[in-house]
Amino acid sequence: MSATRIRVGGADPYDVVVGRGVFAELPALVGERAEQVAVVHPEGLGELARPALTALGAAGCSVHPLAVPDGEAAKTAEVAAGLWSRLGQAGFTRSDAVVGVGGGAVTDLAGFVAATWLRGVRSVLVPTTLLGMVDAAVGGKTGINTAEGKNLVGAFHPPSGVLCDLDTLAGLPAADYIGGLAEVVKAGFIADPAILDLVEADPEGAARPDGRHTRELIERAVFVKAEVVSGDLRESGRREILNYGHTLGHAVERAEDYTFRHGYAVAVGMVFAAELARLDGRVDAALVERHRKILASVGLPTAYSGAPWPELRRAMRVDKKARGATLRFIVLDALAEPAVLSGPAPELLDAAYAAIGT
Ligand SMILES: NC(=O)c1ccc[n+]([C@@H]2O[C@H](COP(=O)([O-])OP(=O)(O)OC[C@H]3O[C@@H](n4cnc5c(N)ncnc54)[C@H](O)[C@@H]3O)[C@@H](O)[C@H]2O)c1
Ligand SMILES: O=C(O)C(=O)C[C@@H](O)[C@H](O)[C@H](O)COP(=O)(O)O
Ligand SMILES: [Zn+2]
Repeated sequence: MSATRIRVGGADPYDVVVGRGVFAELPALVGERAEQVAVVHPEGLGELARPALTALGAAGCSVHPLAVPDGEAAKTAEVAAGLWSRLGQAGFTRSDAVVGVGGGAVTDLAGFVAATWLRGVRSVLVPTTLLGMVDAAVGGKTGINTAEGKNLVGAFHPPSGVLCDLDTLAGLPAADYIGGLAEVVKAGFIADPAILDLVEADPEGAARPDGRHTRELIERAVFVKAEVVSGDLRESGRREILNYGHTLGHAVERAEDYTFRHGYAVAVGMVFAAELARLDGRVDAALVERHRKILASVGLPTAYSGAPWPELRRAMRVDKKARGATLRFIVLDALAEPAVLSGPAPELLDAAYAAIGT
């Protein structure tokens, strides 16, 4: 089957290319101007970067493989500073480019370094996790974490292209694949219920990269993200819906010192948000149960009782959707009808948290 190209609009439009064996498309996404290309990848997973290095080398680029720590350990100021030094030593100019190959953590970092080097050079992202393909690499949010919370330093810097080669998913650990499904399911609840139908029809297949509906699930989720960010790159309105499940989710990640996978935290956060919507009289219990059933059917958590609730409440204050002391949550008014719940009463938050306790 040939590659699918999903257009992301806005001031600087670009394509998300989805297919199998599509690495030959990489040099065109990077562009002819780039003489030097930094290929940022997780250390210990150099094999993941090999097809990118080969394709760029064959196109005549001078390629610099740059290994960074794996996972969330990549998203630090120290790692970003190390990459700035490497680009400086190699004499990277504004016509050069950064390619990020790896999971969402590495593409967030690579995008951030591209956004900040010389105030912005081209980046092309090559996500190799499900989560990276359907979410992290698309939309131009780049960033790193600080001690105070998740993604607190960053920039909106859309890539010049995104290459999703579905063959790379074969070696992804099952738990990481399943983490990515949380963002796929999120896209289903906020915008495209056909995603939920596909998961419900074959949850076992949905949890595997070789499932019957894998490609359709990925393309549908990318399409949701592309459509949303095309009209609101800087999250001044509609883009906030992509944060469904993330207010509590990010607090859980931070409280667990980033040892809790992002997708798993978002799954818990979506059940919390669904309970909030029910307690606020917006949705019925059946829709909340649909969240639990779908998430559990693919192996995602639907309950949480790790960190103390006061600590999570404190951590939620740094959420980027907050306005002053007012917390704002993305909730549903109905299936695929997201809305903002602003400043919910403390008792409502307590009750929603009690409802997701184990
Ligand atoms: N920028 C955005 O819009 C956005 C959206 C969603 C999530 N995110 C961020 O993405 C991150 C989570 O991304 P993730 O779930 O991809 O986790 P991750 O980047 O930590 O990767 C998960 C693990 O899979 C490994 N891996 C990656 N590809 C592999 C492959 N093909 N085969 C074998 N192993 C492979 C990684 O090295 C890592 O150990 C979080 O930091 C989250 O905040 C960003
Ligand atoms: O692209 C967006 O916008 C999202 O909110 C997508 C989220 O899945 C993603 O985790 C994002 O990084 C969260 O951003 P943040 O602004 O809440 O840090
Ligand atoms: Zn997310």
